[in-house]
Amino acid sequence: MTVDAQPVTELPDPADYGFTVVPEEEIPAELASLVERVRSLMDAAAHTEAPPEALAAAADAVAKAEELIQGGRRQLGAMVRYTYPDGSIEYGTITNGVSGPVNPLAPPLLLEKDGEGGIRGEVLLNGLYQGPPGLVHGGWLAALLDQALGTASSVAGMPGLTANLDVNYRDPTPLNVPLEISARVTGTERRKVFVSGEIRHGGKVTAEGTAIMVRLSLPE
Ligand SMILES: CCCCCCCC/C=C\CCCCCCCC(=O)SCCNC(=O)CCNC(=O)[C@H](O)C(C)(C)COP(=O)(O)OP(=O)(O)OC[C@H]1O[C@@H](n2cnc3c(N)ncnc32)[C@H](O)[C@@H]1OP(=O)(O)O
Repeated sequence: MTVDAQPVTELPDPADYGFTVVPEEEIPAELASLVERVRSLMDAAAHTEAPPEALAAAADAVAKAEELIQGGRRQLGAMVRYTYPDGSIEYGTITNGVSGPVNPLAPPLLLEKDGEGGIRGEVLLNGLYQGPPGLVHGGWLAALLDQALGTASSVAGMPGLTANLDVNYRDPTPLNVPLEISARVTGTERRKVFVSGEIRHGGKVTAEGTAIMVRLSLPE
């Protein structure tokens, strides 16, 4: 396999292309805690068997909470800038559906460099991500792999879009247990970046994926 997709030493700064960029460390603690609270609320709402009066009162309280945060809405497409411990920079959309730090739908997922050129992270998926009884929905596993594979390409200096994603489900993935995710670049060819990754539970691979990311070609 050739190595035409040259890594860049510094990622393009989305601010140079008109995107709002929020440094991760500048996300207000109050927003982080609101997002965490909403995650917990979603889990509670999805599983509650409380009586109707309690449900009606809760819906009112939520409507009031929503009113409190109306006014001032972040631009769609706003980005977040992560600074890794080694000082390198990574970008993502701040409301990314799989890993956006301010998106309550996104399970808390922190991907870090694995020291060998790839990335790794841990995630715990609760009943909100259920497919078969007690098991993680396969679509969410594919989404997590997509994100990890895209991030692996990006931390290797080759950010791009997923052109192709292949997922194999090897073993059922349980809810409510820590899952380990890892991914790395395996080769390049022109603008194509080949990546592979796994999701493990207790050391055993439950899902694995490969993808072709096509490097962004940005206007000069
Ligand atoms: C300004 C901002 C700066 C940003 C800085 C960094 C940002 C952070 C970035 C990243 C980190 C986070 C990571 C996110 C993770 C999540 C990722 C997603 O969910 S992505 C959403 C889902 N994917 C799409 O929506 C793509 C839709 N498809 C397309 O837009 C196009 O098809 C695209 C770009 C993939 C390719 O189009 P073409 O016109 O640019 O290029 P062509 O010439 O068609 O293909 C290039 C090569 O790729 C092959 N190719 C294309 N599609 C293929 C396919 N489906 N399967 C196999 N090969 C394919 C072609 O055969 C060609 O290969 P040959 O060089 O000729 O050998």
